Amino acid sequence: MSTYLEIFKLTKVYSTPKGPATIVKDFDLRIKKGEFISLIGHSGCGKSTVLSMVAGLNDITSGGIILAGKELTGPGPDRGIVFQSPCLLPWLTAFENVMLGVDQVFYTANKDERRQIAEYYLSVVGLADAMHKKPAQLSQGMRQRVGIARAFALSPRMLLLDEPFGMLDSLTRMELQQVLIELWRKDKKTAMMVTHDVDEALFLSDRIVMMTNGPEAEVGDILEVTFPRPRERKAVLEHPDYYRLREHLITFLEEHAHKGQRPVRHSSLPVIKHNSSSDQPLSTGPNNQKADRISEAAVIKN
Ligand SMILES: Nc1ncnc2c1ncn2[C@@H]1O[C@H](COP(=O)(O)OP(=O)(O)OP(=O)(O)O)[C@@H](O)[C@H]1O
Repeated sequence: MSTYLEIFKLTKVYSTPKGPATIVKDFDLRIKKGEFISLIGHSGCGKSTVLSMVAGLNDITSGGIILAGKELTGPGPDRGIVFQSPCLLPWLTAFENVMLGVDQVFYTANKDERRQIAEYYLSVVGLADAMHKKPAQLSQGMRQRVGIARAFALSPRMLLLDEPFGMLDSLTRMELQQVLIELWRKDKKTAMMVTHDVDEALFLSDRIVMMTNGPEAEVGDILEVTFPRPRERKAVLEHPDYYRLREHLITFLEEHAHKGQRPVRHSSLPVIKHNSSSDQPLSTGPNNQKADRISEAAVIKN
């Protein structure tokens, strides 16, 4: 299949009080139409920086991004974004929040058609009975469902997700991963997701892009995830390749935890087993204590 999104030599230099900081340098990636890609890497390496440049919300210093043959120069409705928090207008209902975008994108459709689009996606994410409630009347997980419905309802070419489940408890997180994977399967959207969660990346992705640590972060490695689709969590966890792939990711992350940082007390590293399907999700971010234990024991930050 041909390339749908091409990121070439993408570089971002931020101005800081200490001078220019090159956070991402020469980041190259090609994504096929309908592919689900996750970006994983240590906190602060530049994952959100890359995603926000693809979203058109962050200026590119050099390099470029081409989506469906067109160079991206700013934000647009061809990219649907799901953030960690969905940023809903509090005085509007879930339905009205989704309709805001639908009215703009499908302005040629009649009102009834537009209403049907919003209702369809809100129902698919499990909010059929709650779509006329305001954000304050919804749980955090329900609000995130609205955010997912809104992104899909706009029928974007590409879906960009920045730690979409990072604020949720693990049960809600798993439920919403399931909602996302089902919607993605139905709509076949090309997707790029930033995550700290190794298990989430393995469950959802076709490929996992591992970023090196910044400054000057780039693509360090890419893991193909070939579990059959449609995916069901239990089958994925029991797949004979699951722990080999998980180990590959963790080894990359552990190796990069040491790079540019001062290793200490290697002899006191905790022994962490990855061979049980009852393991909690392992993440590289602040939401997972196990990952924190790895990085705390392995490195001290300069
Ligand atoms: N506007 C900005 N100005 C200066 N530095 C910035 C700016 N935005 C981000 N940075 C820096 O760029 C680096 C990468 O940030 P970014 O948020 O992209 O990382 P990340 O990998 O997504 O982190 P996390 O996983 O913790 O969300 C960090 O050191 C951050 O402090």
